[in-house]
Amino acid sequence: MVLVLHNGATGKREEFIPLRHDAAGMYVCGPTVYDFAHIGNARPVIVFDVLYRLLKRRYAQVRYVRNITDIDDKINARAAQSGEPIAAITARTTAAFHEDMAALGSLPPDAEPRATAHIGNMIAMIERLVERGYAYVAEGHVLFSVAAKADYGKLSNRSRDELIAGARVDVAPYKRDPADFTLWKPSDAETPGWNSPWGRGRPGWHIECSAMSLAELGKTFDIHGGGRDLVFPHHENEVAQSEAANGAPFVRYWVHNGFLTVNGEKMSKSLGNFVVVRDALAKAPGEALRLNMLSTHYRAPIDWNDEGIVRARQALDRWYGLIEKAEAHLGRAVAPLAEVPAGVEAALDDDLNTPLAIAELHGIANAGYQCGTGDALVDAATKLKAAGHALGILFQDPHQWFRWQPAGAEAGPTDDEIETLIEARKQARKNRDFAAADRIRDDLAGQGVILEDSAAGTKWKRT
Ligand SMILES: Nc1ncnc2c1ncn2[C@@H]1O[C@H](COP(=O)(O)OP(=O)(O)OP(=O)(O)O)[C@@H](O)[C@H]1O
Ligand SMILES: [Zn+2]
Repeated sequence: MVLVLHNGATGKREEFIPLRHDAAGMYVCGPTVYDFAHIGNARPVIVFDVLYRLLKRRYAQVRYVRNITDIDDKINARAAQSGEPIAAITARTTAAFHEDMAALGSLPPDAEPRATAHIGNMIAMIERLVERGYAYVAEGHVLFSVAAKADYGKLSNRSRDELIAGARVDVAPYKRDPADFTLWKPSDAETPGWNSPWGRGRPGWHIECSAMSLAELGKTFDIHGGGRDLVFPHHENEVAQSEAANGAPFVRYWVHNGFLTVNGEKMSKSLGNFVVVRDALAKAPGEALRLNMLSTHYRAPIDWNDEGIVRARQALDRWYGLIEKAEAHLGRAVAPLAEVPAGVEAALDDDLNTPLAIAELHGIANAGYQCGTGDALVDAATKLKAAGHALGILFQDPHQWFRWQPAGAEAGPTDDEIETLIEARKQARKNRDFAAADRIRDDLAGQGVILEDSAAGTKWKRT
């Protein structure tokens, strides 16, 4: 098994060879916490969760770090506008983010550093940059001097003109070069600030990830991920700062996910074309949203629409249906096969080819349905579960899957009420009162609950 990743540093597909043979480290840029995450923000979380699960299967030690940006002028602006204290906004938003990402089937990272907890590390790094001649102080600001770093621009492959245009620079008079970027800026009395050698102020965004990745993973680490929008300027600036401050190569493999789009445009807060994960979860199960996300290769754009979600639900109905059948045959839950099927591993090794992995799952399920019943069916279900787990799906009890209801759905009978009615129907049949038994079944059907009798007993699902 050889994992091949498209490396943004070279623009080529390369075999993944970690720094240490038995360990892998990965840093992914996390959310700026001032509002609910939208589905576009969830894309990197889901994509890198699949990679994390793969790395954990291959290496004894895996360290996945995803930061929380809890210092940002967007957060300050939100606090000023709403009157809610900054710490309350960031704590509440972070908790919501955790809930939403868990509902999409993503594992928590091994470390989740918050920017506010690393100010000392950021100041120390900026001091090193000033000492080494890569940064200068001007009017209470500290700026990175791109002229001091000959290979600046190497990650995004931009020419100097593009760098300047792309930096969307507010051409501040204190900048020596319009492409220089902020490491530290002064704070006024109303703005959060920390004492520093350059006065009370706050860090720029880029230095946060350089300082936190150094603290958590060291000077050089294996994988750095994030959305494609971060390549420039964020990641370009991270490389420049980290390599200049540490005197060592920064990242070995850069991995960037493509955009989630709506009618061809990037889903983003500024365009207002976003759907928050919360609202999407009220209308469709998290597992279906996740499968839909993985049905497109991570580097390609994915257009978010209802048809994709419907197709994902149909696939999951079919897969959970097979597991349910196998469980009826076994009389207990199906355990996943210990190994992920080779076809799925091979697909994921091919630069995380999740659409191909999903095709493998369909193949396993089709074979399972064809063999009908018996041990072959159970074998297919155990394989299907292991294959699903590699993608972060098929962890639920099938009955739970089939009973999912959208938020605010007609409040039909509760699970307990249904169980009680099924018991009453069983008694009626025992008493040979078939009319009463049928009436219970028909009443439940009228409320969207379907009963299925088998040798193992009566199962139910909501339609
Ligand atoms: N439409 C999208 N498709 C894929 N990834 C996205 C999309 N929008 C944001 N991301 C990613 O989400 C992660 C979180 O970024 P961040 O919290 O900065 O969001 P954002 O850039 O503020 O969102 P927005 O673009 O809506 O303002 C980053 O890795 C970013 O690349
Ligand atoms: Zn970052």
